[in-house]
Amino acid sequence: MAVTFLNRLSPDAQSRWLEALRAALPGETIGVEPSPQTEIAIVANPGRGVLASLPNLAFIQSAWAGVDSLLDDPDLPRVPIARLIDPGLSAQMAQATAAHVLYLHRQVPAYAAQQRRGLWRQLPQPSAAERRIGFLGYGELAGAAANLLESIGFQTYGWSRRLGDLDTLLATSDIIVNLLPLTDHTRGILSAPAFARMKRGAAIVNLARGAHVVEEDLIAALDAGQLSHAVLDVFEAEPLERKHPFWSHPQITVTPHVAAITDPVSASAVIAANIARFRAGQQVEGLVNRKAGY
Ligand SMILES: NC(=O)C1=CN([C@@H]2O[C@H](COP(=O)(O)OP(=O)(O)OC[C@H]3O[C@@H](n4cnc5c(N)ncnc54)[C@H](OP(=O)(O)O)[C@@H]3O)[C@@H](O)[C@H]2O)C=CC1
Ligand SMILES: O=C(O)C(=O)CO
Repeated sequence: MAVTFLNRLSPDAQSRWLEALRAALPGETIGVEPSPQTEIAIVANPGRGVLASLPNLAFIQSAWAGVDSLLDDPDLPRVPIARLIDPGLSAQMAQATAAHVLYLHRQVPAYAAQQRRGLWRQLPQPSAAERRIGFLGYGELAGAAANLLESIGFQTYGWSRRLGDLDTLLATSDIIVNLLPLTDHTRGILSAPAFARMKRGAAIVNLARGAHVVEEDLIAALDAGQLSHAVLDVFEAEPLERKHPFWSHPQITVTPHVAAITDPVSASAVIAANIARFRAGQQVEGLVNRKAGY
């Protein structure tokens, strides 16, 4: 019985993944074509319906942390699914979050606007300890990001299904970082009612999924001054279309879904350990709760 890496990556990216997976799983036969021999599927955008065509499929391991598009497949077989929990990915997300929070905290967008006008003006600078960073979602990635921000001196506040209070987070945070999974409960959470509950002049950093944000509501909140800035790494439709208003909005910073990019080498080590757990009949790490949607 085989392991199959089902993906729609470029040939180069697929080769890098196969090399890393084969090095991490020397005892397994790993191919890329769906086959009746496939018992374990490692998936990176497998394409709808492909998993349903595998009669002996017993376990799906996602190469991504977010499984929203995988769970969207109406024919997804009812086998255990694990999402990726990779310390390398968490470290990258912590760095990206710190970069964006420091960019906002140190008022780089305001100084960039001043530079465009040739304006030399020093703005009052609050200390990190005076800034509260609120995390929507407080899982693997947000936890790592919050630890790094606390080490710099920021106050942090997390909201998850198990802890924190959304109203408190919205009303008291200066910068709100979204690291929720995209589910039926979280889709559109960053919309007009949430923006209205935020502190006037708060900023948002969306590093999770584009569909968490209601795009027109965001533009309206920025234009009205309710929000000061939005850093957006993810979009409802990716790549972001050339004519999209986000590209040219002066209070929006766009990055092309790069906050944390799965590294095939570190991910393969994690995936190999999970496959060993599955083969030993043990609970896999990152088991997806389909009902909760993540
Ligand atoms: N931009 C990028 O490059 C990348 C983006 N991502 C995105 O980051 C997301 C988060 O990843 P990760 O940290 O690993 O995920 P986790 O599953 O570890 O964390 C998710 C967190 O969200 C909370 N949550 C889920 N549903 C709700 C809800 N309805 N209400 C309140 N809280 C909720 C969970 O609560 P609880 O703790 O109570 O379960 C948990 O704290 C991914 O789903 C993906 O979309 C991931 C990688 C790269
Ligand atoms: O792992 C994920 O969910 C990603 O978004 C990778 O970029």
